[in-house]
Amino acid sequence: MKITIIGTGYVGLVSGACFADVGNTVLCLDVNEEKIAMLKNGVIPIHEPGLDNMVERNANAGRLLFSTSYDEAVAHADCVFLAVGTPPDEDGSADLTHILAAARSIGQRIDKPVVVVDKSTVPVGTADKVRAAIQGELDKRGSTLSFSVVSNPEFLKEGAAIDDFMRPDRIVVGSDDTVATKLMRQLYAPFSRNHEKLVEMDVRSAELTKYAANAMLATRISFMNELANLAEVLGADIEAVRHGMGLDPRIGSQFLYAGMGYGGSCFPKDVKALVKTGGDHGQVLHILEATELVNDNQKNVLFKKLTRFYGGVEGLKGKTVAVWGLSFKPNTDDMREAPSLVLLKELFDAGCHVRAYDPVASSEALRVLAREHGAARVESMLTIVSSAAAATEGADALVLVTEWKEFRAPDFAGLATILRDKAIFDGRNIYDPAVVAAAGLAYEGIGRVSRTAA
Ligand SMILES: NC(=O)c1ccc[n+]([C@@H]2O[C@H](COP(=O)([O-])OP(=O)(O)OC[C@H]3O[C@@H](n4cnc5c(N)ncnc54)[C@H](O)[C@@H]3O)[C@@H](O)[C@H]2O)c1
Ligand SMILES: O=c1ccn([C@@H]2O[C@H](COP(=O)(O)OP(=O)(O)O[C@H]3O[C@H](CO)[C@@H](O)[C@H](O)[C@H]3O)[C@@H](O)[C@H]2O)c(=O)[nH]1
Repeated sequence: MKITIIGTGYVGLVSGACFADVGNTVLCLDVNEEKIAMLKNGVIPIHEPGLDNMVERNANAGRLLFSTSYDEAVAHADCVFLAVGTPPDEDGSADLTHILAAARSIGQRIDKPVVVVDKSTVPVGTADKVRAAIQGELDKRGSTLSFSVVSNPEFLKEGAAIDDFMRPDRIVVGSDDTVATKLMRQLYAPFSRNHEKLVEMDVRSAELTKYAANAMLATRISFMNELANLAEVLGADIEAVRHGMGLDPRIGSQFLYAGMGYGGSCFPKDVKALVKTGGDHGQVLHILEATELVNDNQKNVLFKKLTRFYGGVEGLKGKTVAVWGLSFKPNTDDMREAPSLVLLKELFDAGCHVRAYDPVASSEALRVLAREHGAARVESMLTIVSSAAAATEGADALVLVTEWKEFRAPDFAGLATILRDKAIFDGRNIYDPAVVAAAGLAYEGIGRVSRTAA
Protein backbone atom coordinates (compact mmCIF):
# COMPACT_ATOMS: atom_id res chain seq x y z
CA MET A 1 0.00 0.00 0.00
CA LYS A 2 1.12 3.59 -0.53
CA ILE A 3 1.00 5.74 2.60
CA THR A 4 1.87 9.33 3.40
CA ILE A 5 2.80 10.41 6.91
CA ILE A 6 2.65 14.09 7.76
CA GLY A 7 5.03 15.06 10.57
CA THR A 8 8.34 13.22 10.82
CA GLY A 9 8.99 13.33 14.56
CA TYR A 10 9.13 10.50 17.11
CA VAL A 11 5.75 9.11 16.04
CA GLY A 12 5.79 9.94 12.33
CA LEU A 13 9.27 8.63 11.63
CA VAL A 14 8.82 5.45 13.66
CA SER A 15 5.40 4.75 12.13
CA GLY A 16 6.74 5.46 8.64
CA ALA A 17 9.73 3.19 9.08
CA CYS A 18 7.62 0.37 10.54
CA PHE A 19 4.94 0.58 7.84
CA ALA A 20 7.72 0.53 5.21
CA ASP A 21 9.39 -2.41 6.92
CA VAL A 22 6.35 -4.62 6.31
CA GLY A 23 6.34 -3.75 2.60
CA ASN A 24 4.40 -0.52 2.17
CA THR A 25 5.80 2.44 0.26
CA VAL A 26 5.79 5.33 2.69
CA LEU A 27 6.40 9.00 2.08
CA CYS A 28 7.26 10.98 5.22
CA LEU A 29 6.64 14.70 4.95
CA ASP A 30 7.75 17.45 7.29
CA VAL A 31 7.73 21.24 7.08
CA ASN A 32 11.12 21.24 8.84
CA GLU A 33 13.48 21.34 5.88
CA GLU A 34 16.56 20.64 7.99
CA LYS A 35 15.03 17.44 9.33
CA ILE A 36 14.10 16.19 5.86
CA ALA A 37 17.54 17.10 4.48
CA MET A 38 19.16 15.07 7.30
CA LEU A 39 16.91 12.09 6.61
CA LYS A 40 17.60 12.23 2.90
CA ASN A 41 21.30 12.08 3.80
CA GLY A 42 20.76 9.07 6.05
CA VAL A 43 21.04 11.03 9.31
CA ILE A 44 18.36 10.27 11.94
CA PRO A 45 17.40 13.45 13.81
CA ILE A 46 16.33 11.65 17.02
CA HIS A 47 17.76 8.91 19.22
CA GLU A 48 15.49 5.85 19.13
CA PRO A 49 17.06 2.40 19.44
CA GLY A 50 16.97 0.43 16.17
CA LEU A 51 15.51 3.27 14.14
CA ASP A 52 18.67 4.09 12.18
CA ASN A 53 18.99 0.57 10.75
CA MET A 54 15.32 0.35 9.93
CA VAL A 55 15.27 3.72 8.17
CA GLU A 56 18.43 2.92 6.23
CA ARG A 57 17.17 -0.51 5.17
CA ASN A 58 13.83 0.79 3.90
CA ALA A 59 15.20 3.98 2.34
CA ASN A 60 17.74 1.90 0.40
CA ALA A 61 14.94 -0.39 -0.76
CA GLY A 62 13.00 2.64 -2.05
CA ARG A 63 10.12 1.99 0.36
CA LEU A 64 10.77 5.01 2.59
CA LEU A 65 10.79 8.44 0.99
CA PHE A 66 11.20 11.89 2.51
CA SER A 67 9.81 15.16 1.25
CA THR A 68 8.89 18.71 2.19
CA SER A 69 6.43 18.96 -0.71
CA TYR A 70 2.74 18.65 0.14
CA ASP A 71 2.02 18.32 -3.60
CA GLU A 72 4.20 15.22 -3.73
CA ALA A 73 2.96 13.87 -0.39
CA VAL A 74 -0.75 14.16 -1.15
CA ALA A 75 -0.36 12.77 -4.66
CA HIS A 76 1.61 9.80 -3.29
CA ALA A 77 -1.12 8.01 -1.35
CA ASP A 78 -4.79 7.29 -0.75
CA CYS A 79 -4.13 7.08 2.97
CA VAL A 80 -2.60 10.08 4.74
CA PHE A 81 -1.58 9.94 8.40
CA LEU A 82 -1.37 13.04 10.58
CA ALA A 83 1.48 12.73 13.09
CA VAL A 84 2.28 16.36 13.78
CA GLY A 85 2.82 17.76 17.27
CA THR A 86 -0.05 18.82 19.53
CA PRO A 87 1.84 20.80 22.19
CA PRO A 88 0.10 22.37 25.18
CA ASP A 89 -1.34 25.80 24.61
CA GLU A 90 -1.05 28.45 27.33
CA ASP A 91 -4.34 27.35 28.92
CA GLY A 92 -3.33 23.67 28.94
CA SER A 93 -5.47 22.68 25.97
CA ALA A 94 -3.87 20.86 23.05
CA ASP A 95 -2.72 23.31 20.39
CA LEU A 96 -4.29 22.16 17.14
CA THR A 97 -2.49 24.68 14.92
CA HIS A 98 -0.28 22.06 13.26
CA ILE A 99 -3.06 19.50 12.83
CA LEU A 100 -5.41 21.98 11.22
CA ALA A 101 -2.66 23.49 9.04
CA ALA A 102 -1.83 19.99 7.79
CA ALA A 103 -5.54 19.27 7.20
CA ARG A 104 -5.91 22.44 5.13
CA SER A 105 -2.78 21.57 3.15
CA ILE A 106 -4.35 18.20 2.33
CA GLY A 107 -7.69 19.77 1.42
CA GLN A 108 -6.00 22.18 -0.95
CA ARG A 109 -4.51 19.31 -2.94
CA ILE A 110 -6.55 16.11 -2.92
CA ASP A 111 -7.90 15.09 -6.30
CA LYS A 112 -9.05 11.56 -5.41
CA PRO A 113 -10.93 10.05 -2.45
CA VAL A 114 -8.59 9.81 0.51
CA VAL A 115 -8.59 8.44 4.05
CA VAL A 116 -7.05 10.88 6.52
CA VAL A 117 -5.90 9.10 9.67
CA ASP A 118 -5.23 11.08 12.81
CA LYS A 119 -2.39 9.50 14.78
CA SER A 120 -1.54 12.59 16.81
CA THR A 121 -3.02 12.83 20.30
CA VAL A 122 -5.98 15.19 19.96
CA PRO A 123 -8.97 16.17 22.09
CA VAL A 124 -12.37 14.64 21.46
CA GLY A 125 -14.01 16.43 18.56
CA THR A 126 -10.80 17.13 16.65
CA ALA A 127 -11.67 14.73 13.83
CA ASP A 128 -14.72 16.94 13.17
CA LYS A 129 -12.44 19.98 12.98
CA VAL A 130 -10.05 18.17 10.63
CA ARG A 131 -13.00 17.17 8.47
CA ALA A 132 -14.27 20.77 8.42
CA ALA A 133 -10.80 22.12 7.54
CA ILE A 134 -10.46 19.74 4.59
CA GLN A 135 -14.06 20.34 3.48
CA GLY A 136 -13.51 24.10 3.66
CA GLU A 137 -10.62 23.83 1.20
CA LEU A 138 -12.61 21.53 -1.10
CA ASP A 139 -15.52 23.98 -1.04
CA LYS A 140 -13.18 26.82 -2.02
CA ARG A 141 -12.21 24.78 -5.05
CA GLY A 142 -15.81 23.79 -5.79
CA SER A 143 -14.78 20.15 -5.39
CA THR A 144 -17.28 17.44 -4.42
CA LEU A 145 -14.64 14.81 -3.65
CA SER A 146 -15.41 12.46 -0.77
CA PHE A 147 -12.92 11.71 1.99
CA SER A 148 -12.91 10.09 5.45
CA VAL A 149 -11.30 11.03 8.72
CA VAL A 150 -10.31 8.19 11.02
CA SER A 151 -8.86 8.33 14.55
CA ASN A 152 -5.98 5.94 15.15
CA PRO A 153 -4.16 7.10 18.29
CA GLU A 154 -0.61 5.90 18.83
CA PHE A 155 0.51 4.20 22.05
CA LEU A 156 4.26 3.74 21.48
CA LYS A 157 6.77 4.68 24.18
CA GLU A 158 9.97 6.50 23.36
CA GLY A 159 13.02 4.32 23.83
CA ALA A 160 11.00 1.22 22.92
CA ALA A 161 9.09 2.75 20.02
CA ILE A 162 9.90 0.22 17.32
CA ASP A 163 9.03 -2.75 19.46
CA ASP A 164 5.82 -1.08 20.61
CA PHE A 165 4.82 -0.31 17.02
CA MET A 166 5.73 -3.70 15.59
CA ARG A 167 4.11 -5.63 18.46
CA PRO A 168 1.30 -3.40 19.70
CA ASP A 169 -0.88 -4.33 22.66
CA ARG A 170 -3.84 -2.92 20.75
CA ILE A 171 -4.61 -0.92 17.64
CA VAL A 172 -7.45 1.51 18.21
CA VAL A 173 -9.42 2.57 15.15
CA GLY A 174 -12.21 5.10 15.48
CA SER A 175 -14.20 5.33 12.29
CA ASP A 176 -17.72 5.82 11.00
CA ASP A 177 -16.85 4.70 7.48
CA THR A 178 -16.74 0.97 6.73
CA VAL A 179 -14.50 1.39 3.69
CA ALA A 180 -11.94 3.34 5.74
CA THR A 181 -12.11 0.75 8.53
CA LYS A 182 -11.45 -2.02 6.01
CA LEU A 183 -8.41 -0.15 4.75
CA MET A 184 -7.09 0.23 8.30
CA ARG A 185 -7.58 -3.50 8.94
CA GLN A 186 -5.59 -4.26 5.79
CA LEU A 187 -2.83 -1.86 6.74
CA TYR A 188 -2.48 -3.19 10.29
CA ALA A 189 -2.88 -6.89 9.45
CA PRO A 190 0.92 -7.51 9.55
CA PHE A 191 1.07 -6.13 13.11
CA SER A 192 -1.88 -8.16 14.36
CA ARG A 193 -1.33 -11.56 12.76
CA ASN A 194 -1.78 -14.11 15.50
CA HIS A 195 -4.06 -12.27 17.88
CA GLU A 196 -6.77 -9.84 16.97
CA LYS A 197 -5.57 -6.56 18.36
CA LEU A 198 -7.53 -4.07 16.32
CA VAL A 199 -10.32 -2.52 18.33
CA GLU A 200 -13.00 -0.71 16.34
CA MET A 201 -15.03 2.08 17.87
CA ASP A 202 -16.54 5.43 17.03
CA VAL A 203 -14.21 8.36 16.41
CA ARG A 204 -14.86 10.22 19.67
CA SER A 205 -14.30 7.13 21.80
CA ALA A 206 -11.00 6.50 20.03
CA GLU A 207 -9.87 10.07 20.69
CA LEU A 208 -10.78 9.71 24.36
CA THR A 209 -9.18 6.26 24.71
CA LYS A 210 -5.75 7.78 24.12
CA TYR A 211 -6.15 10.38 26.86
CA ALA A 212 -7.73 7.83 29.20
CA ALA A 213 -4.74 5.48 28.87
CA ASN A 214 -2.15 8.19 29.47
CA ALA A 215 -4.15 9.70 32.32
CA MET A 216 -4.43 6.31 34.05
CA LEU A 217 -0.68 5.65 33.74
CA ALA A 218 0.21 9.14 34.95
CA THR A 219 -2.19 8.71 37.88
CA ARG A 220 -0.55 5.43 38.90
CA ILE A 221 2.81 7.20 38.97
CA SER A 222 1.55 10.13 41.03
CA PHE A 223 -0.21 7.72 43.37
CA MET A 224 3.07 5.88 43.95
CA ASN A 225 5.03 9.11 44.35
CA GLU A 226 2.61 10.34 46.98
CA LEU A 227 2.73 6.98 48.74
CA ALA A 228 6.54 7.06 48.55
CA ASN A 229 6.62 10.36 50.38
CA LEU A 230 4.36 8.86 53.05
CA ALA A 231 6.47 5.68 53.28
CA GLU A 232 9.50 7.80 53.95
CA VAL A 233 8.04 9.54 56.99
CA LEU A 234 6.62 6.25 58.25
CA GLY A 235 9.98 4.49 58.00
CA ALA A 236 8.76 2.09 55.27
CA ASP A 237 10.45 1.32 51.94
CA ILE A 238 8.34 2.08 48.86
CA GLU A 239 10.31 -0.49 46.85
CA ALA A 240 9.13 -3.30 49.11
CA VAL A 241 5.61 -1.87 49.07
CA ARG A 242 5.66 -1.68 45.25
CA HIS A 243 6.72 -5.30 45.01
CA GLY A 244 4.07 -6.41 47.45
CA MET A 245 1.33 -4.48 45.65
CA GLY A 246 2.34 -5.31 42.10
CA LEU A 247 2.06 -9.07 42.54
CA ASP A 248 -1.70 -8.67 42.77
CA PRO A 249 -2.75 -9.28 39.16
CA ARG A 250 -5.58 -6.79 39.57
CA ILE A 251 -2.93 -4.15 40.17
CA GLY A 252 -0.02 -5.43 38.06
CA SER A 253 3.62 -4.49 38.45
CA GLN A 254 4.11 -1.94 35.67
CA PHE A 255 4.18 1.83 36.05
CA LEU A 256 4.39 1.69 39.83
CA TYR A 257 7.89 3.11 40.11
CA ALA A 258 8.29 6.11 42.37
CA GLY A 259 10.78 8.67 41.15
CA MET A 260 11.25 12.32 40.37
CA GLY A 261 7.89 12.67 38.65
CA TYR A 262 6.82 11.82 35.14
CA GLY A 263 8.16 13.87 32.25
CA GLY A 264 8.23 13.54 28.49
CA SER A 265 6.19 14.95 25.68
CA CYS A 266 3.00 13.09 26.54
CA PHE A 267 1.90 12.56 30.15
CA PRO A 268 2.30 16.18 31.32
CA LYS A 269 0.58 17.69 28.29
CA ASP A 270 -2.11 15.03 27.97
CA VAL A 271 -3.15 15.19 31.63
CA LYS A 272 -3.36 18.99 31.32
CA ALA A 273 -5.36 18.76 28.12
CA LEU A 274 -7.85 16.28 29.60
CA VAL A 275 -8.31 18.47 32.68
CA LYS A 276 -8.97 21.40 30.33
CA THR A 277 -11.45 19.36 28.29
CA GLY A 278 -13.27 18.44 31.51
CA GLY A 279 -13.37 22.10 32.58
CA ASP A 280 -14.66 23.18 29.18
CA HIS A 281 -17.55 20.76 29.63
CA GLY A 282 -18.35 21.68 33.21
CA GLN A 283 -16.64 18.64 34.75
CA VAL A 284 -13.83 19.09 37.22
CA LEU A 285 -11.51 16.10 36.91
CA HIS A 286 -10.41 16.03 40.56
CA ILE A 287 -8.21 12.95 40.31
CA LEU A 288 -6.28 14.29 37.35
CA GLU A 289 -5.88 17.70 38.94
CA ALA A 290 -4.29 15.94 41.90
CA THR A 291 -2.15 13.79 39.59
CA GLU A 292 -0.70 16.92 38.06
CA LEU A 293 -0.19 18.69 41.36
CA VAL A 294 1.59 15.70 42.90
CA ASN A 295 3.79 15.43 39.82
CA ASP A 296 4.78 19.10 39.88
CA ASN A 297 5.77 18.76 43.54
CA GLN A 298 7.64 15.52 42.96
CA LYS A 299 10.01 17.19 40.53
CA ASN A 300 11.38 19.15 43.53
CA VAL A 301 11.88 16.14 45.73
CA LEU A 302 15.61 15.59 45.19
CA PHE A 303 16.44 19.25 45.61
CA LYS A 304 14.59 19.21 48.94
CA LYS A 305 16.67 16.21 50.01
CA LEU A 306 19.90 17.93 48.98
CA THR A 307 18.85 21.04 50.87
CA ARG A 308 18.12 18.98 53.98
CA PHE A 309 21.43 17.11 53.70
CA TYR A 310 23.34 20.39 53.48
CA GLY A 311 21.39 22.03 56.30
CA GLY A 312 19.53 24.52 54.09
CA VAL A 313 19.90 26.19 50.71
CA GLU A 314 22.84 28.22 52.01
CA GLY A 315 24.74 25.02 52.63
CA LEU A 316 24.50 24.14 48.94
CA LYS A 317 26.15 27.34 47.77
CA GLY A 318 29.47 26.64 46.04
CA LYS A 319 28.93 22.86 46.01
CA THR A 320 29.71 20.85 42.91
CA VAL A 321 26.99 18.33 42.15
CA ALA A 322 27.46 15.44 39.71
CA VAL A 323 24.30 14.59 37.75
CA TRP A 324 23.89 11.26 35.98
CA GLY A 325 21.22 11.37 33.27
CA LEU A 326 19.38 14.32 31.74
CA SER A 327 16.78 12.88 29.33
CA PHE A 328 13.26 12.38 30.72
CA LYS A 329 13.79 8.61 30.66
CA PRO A 330 16.48 6.21 29.41
CA ASN A 331 17.06 5.34 25.74
CA THR A 332 15.93 8.67 24.37
CA ASP A 333 17.43 12.10 23.77
CA ASP A 334 14.05 13.74 24.43
CA MET A 335 14.28 16.52 27.03
CA ARG A 336 10.64 17.63 26.93
CA GLU A 337 9.42 18.16 30.52
CA ALA A 338 12.44 16.25 31.85
CA PRO A 339 12.65 16.34 35.67
CA SER A 340 16.38 17.14 35.25
CA LEU A 341 15.41 20.60 33.98
CA VAL A 342 13.64 21.43 37.25
CA LEU A 343 16.50 20.09 39.37
CA LEU A 344 19.17 21.91 37.37
CA LYS A 345 17.34 25.22 37.69
CA GLU A 346 17.11 24.73 41.46
CA LEU A 347 20.80 23.85 41.68
CA PHE A 348 21.79 26.86 39.56
CA ASP A 349 19.63 29.15 41.71
CA ALA A 350 21.24 27.74 44.87
CA GLY A 351 24.70 28.60 43.53
CA CYS A 352 25.84 25.05 42.80
CA HIS A 353 28.05 24.03 39.93
CA VAL A 354 26.75 20.99 38.04
CA ARG A 355 28.82 18.38 36.24
CA ALA A 356 26.39 16.39 34.12
CA TYR A 357 26.63 13.34 31.94
CA ASP A 358 24.00 11.74 29.73
CA PRO A 359 24.75 9.02 27.16
CA VAL A 360 22.78 10.73 24.37
CA ALA A 361 20.84 13.80 25.52
CA SER A 362 23.65 16.26 26.33
CA SER A 363 23.44 18.43 23.24
CA GLU A 364 19.64 18.56 23.33
CA ALA A 365 19.85 19.41 27.06
CA LEU A 366 22.30 22.23 26.37
CA ARG A 367 20.01 23.60 23.66
CA VAL A 368 16.98 23.56 25.96
CA LEU A 369 18.85 24.94 28.98
CA ALA A 370 20.40 27.77 26.96
CA ARG A 371 16.93 28.72 25.75
CA GLU A 372 15.60 28.72 29.34
CA HIS A 373 18.49 30.31 31.23
CA GLY A 374 20.66 32.00 28.60
CA ALA A 375 23.86 30.49 27.22
CA ALA A 376 26.16 32.53 29.49
CA ARG A 377 24.48 31.39 32.73
CA VAL A 378 24.45 27.79 31.58
CA GLU A 379 28.12 27.95 30.64
CA SER A 380 29.04 29.31 34.06
CA MET A 381 26.92 26.86 36.11
CA LEU A 382 27.14 23.65 34.09
CA THR A 383 29.89 21.44 32.73
CA ILE A 384 28.74 18.70 30.39
CA VAL A 385 31.15 15.78 30.39
CA SER A 386 31.46 12.67 28.28
CA SER A 387 31.43 9.91 30.90
CA ALA A 388 29.82 9.02 34.21
CA ALA A 389 33.26 8.97 35.84
CA ALA A 390 34.13 12.45 34.55
CA ALA A 391 30.92 13.82 36.10
CA THR A 392 32.01 12.77 39.59
CA GLU A 393 35.53 14.22 39.30
CA GLY A 394 35.79 17.03 41.83
CA ALA A 395 32.12 16.62 42.84
CA ASP A 396 30.78 16.84 46.38
CA ALA A 397 27.71 14.67 45.83
CA LEU A 398 26.14 12.52 43.12
CA VAL A 399 22.54 12.72 41.91
CA LEU A 400 21.08 9.96 39.75
CA VAL A 401 18.31 11.46 37.62
CA THR A 402 17.77 9.08 34.69
CA GLU A 403 18.17 5.32 35.10
CA TRP A 404 20.32 4.59 32.05
CA LYS A 405 21.64 1.02 32.18
CA GLU A 406 25.26 2.13 32.47
CA PHE A 407 24.51 3.79 35.85
CA ARG A 408 23.16 0.62 37.43
CA ALA A 409 26.28 -0.88 38.96
CA PRO A 410 28.82 1.81 39.82
CA ASP A 411 31.92 1.23 41.93
CA PHE A 412 30.51 2.56 45.20
CA ALA A 413 33.79 2.16 47.09
CA GLY A 414 35.52 4.19 44.38
CA LEU A 415 32.79 6.83 44.55
CA ALA A 416 33.29 7.05 48.33
CA THR A 417 36.87 8.15 47.71
CA ILE A 418 35.91 10.64 44.97
CA LEU A 419 32.77 12.38 46.26
CA ARG A 420 33.90 14.94 48.82
CA ASP A 421 30.71 14.83 50.88
CA LYS A 422 30.25 11.10 50.32
CA ALA A 423 26.57 11.19 49.36
CA ILE A 424 24.38 9.69 46.66
CA PHE A 425 20.88 10.95 45.86
CA ASP A 426 19.04 8.29 43.89
CA GLY A 427 16.08 9.81 42.04
CA ARG A 428 14.98 6.46 40.57
CA ASN A 429 15.59 4.03 43.45
CA ILE A 430 17.99 1.91 41.41
CA TYR A 431 20.52 1.33 44.18
CA ASP A 432 20.38 -0.83 47.28
CA PRO A 433 20.64 1.58 50.22
CA ALA A 434 22.48 -0.98 52.35
CA VAL A 435 25.12 -1.58 49.66
CA VAL A 436 25.68 2.13 49.17
CA ALA A 437 25.96 2.75 52.92
CA ALA A 438 28.31 -0.21 53.36
CA ALA A 439 30.65 1.40 50.82
CA GLY A 440 30.87 4.47 53.03
CA LEU A 441 28.35 6.71 51.32
CA ALA A 442 25.20 8.37 52.60
CA TYR A 443 22.12 7.30 50.62
CA GLU A 444 18.90 9.16 49.88
CA GLY A 445 16.27 7.59 47.63
CA ILE A 446 12.59 8.28 46.97
CA GLY A 447 10.32 6.88 49.64
CA ARG A 448 13.07 4.95 51.39
CA VAL A 449 14.74 5.24 54.73
CA SER A 450 17.85 7.46 54.43
CA ARG A 451 21.19 5.81 55.22
CA THR A 452 24.23 7.38 56.64
CA ALA A 453 27.61 6.08 55.56
CA ALA A 454 28.45 2.88 57.45
N1 LIG B 1 6.46 11.06 21.32
C1 LIG B 1 5.74 10.01 21.69
O1 LIG B 1 6.22 9.10 22.37
C2 LIG B 1 4.29 9.92 21.30
C3 LIG B 1 3.62 8.69 21.42
C4 LIG B 1 2.27 8.61 21.07
C5 LIG B 1 1.60 9.72 20.59
N2 LIG B 1 2.27 10.91 20.47
C6 LIG B 1 1.56 12.04 19.88
O2 LIG B 1 1.92 12.10 18.49
C7 LIG B 1 2.01 13.46 18.06
C8 LIG B 1 3.41 13.73 17.52
O3 LIG B 1 4.32 13.61 18.59
P1 LIG B 1 5.91 13.57 18.34
O4 LIG B 1 6.54 13.34 19.66
O5 LIG B 1 6.20 12.68 17.20
O6 LIG B 1 6.14 15.09 17.89
P2 LIG B 1 7.47 15.74 17.31
O7 LIG B 1 7.49 17.13 17.82
O8 LIG B 1 8.64 14.85 17.53
O9 LIG B 1 7.20 15.77 15.72
C9 LIG B 1 6.19 16.50 15.12
C10 LIG B 1 6.67 16.88 13.71
O10 LIG B 1 5.60 17.51 13.01
C11 LIG B 1 6.16 18.50 12.16
N3 LIG B 1 5.12 19.44 11.73
C12 LIG B 1 4.53 20.43 12.45
N4 LIG B 1 3.60 21.05 11.69
C13 LIG B 1 3.58 20.43 10.48
C14 LIG B 1 2.82 20.59 9.31
N5 LIG B 1 1.86 21.51 9.23
N6 LIG B 1 3.06 19.77 8.27
C15 LIG B 1 4.02 18.83 8.34
N7 LIG B 1 4.78 18.61 9.43
C16 LIG B 1 4.56 19.40 10.50
C17 LIG B 1 7.25 19.12 13.01
O11 LIG B 1 8.19 19.81 12.21
C18 LIG B 1 7.83 17.88 13.70
O12 LIG B 1 8.91 17.34 12.99
C19 LIG B 1 1.61 14.30 19.27
O13 LIG B 1 0.23 14.55 19.21
C20 LIG B 1 1.92 13.39 20.44
O14 LIG B 1 1.13 13.70 21.57
C21 LIG B 1 3.59 11.02 20.79
O1 LIG C 1 6.66 3.50 36.88
C1 LIG C 1 6.97 4.51 36.24
C2 LIG C 1 6.92 4.58 34.83
C3 LIG C 1 7.27 5.77 34.20
N1 LIG C 1 7.67 6.84 34.93
C4 LIG C 1 7.99 8.11 34.25
O2 LIG C 1 6.92 8.44 33.38
C5 LIG C 1 7.40 9.18 32.26
C6 LIG C 1 6.86 8.60 30.97
O3 LIG C 1 7.44 7.33 30.74
P1 LIG C 1 6.96 6.38 29.56
O4 LIG C 1 5.52 6.20 29.64
O5 LIG C 1 7.80 5.17 29.60
O6 LIG C 1 7.39 7.23 28.28
P2 LIG C 1 6.63 7.97 27.09
O7 LIG C 1 7.49 7.79 25.90
O8 LIG C 1 6.28 9.34 27.54
O9 LIG C 1 5.29 7.12 26.80
C7 LIG C 1 3.99 7.49 27.30
O10 LIG C 1 3.41 8.49 26.49
C8 LIG C 1 3.25 8.11 25.10
C9 LIG C 1 2.73 9.33 24.36
O11 LIG C 1 1.37 9.49 24.50
C10 LIG C 1 2.31 6.92 25.03
O12 LIG C 1 2.13 6.55 23.66
C11 LIG C 1 2.91 5.75 25.83
O13 LIG C 1 2.01 4.66 25.80
C12 LIG C 1 3.12 6.24 27.27
O14 LIG C 1 3.73 5.20 28.04
C13 LIG C 1 8.92 9.15 32.37
O15 LIG C 1 9.36 10.38 32.92
C14 LIG C 1 9.21 8.02 33.34
O16 LIG C 1 10.39 8.20 34.07
C15 LIG C 1 7.73 6.78 36.31
O17 LIG C 1 8.09 7.75 36.98
N2 LIG C 1 7.38 5.60 36.93
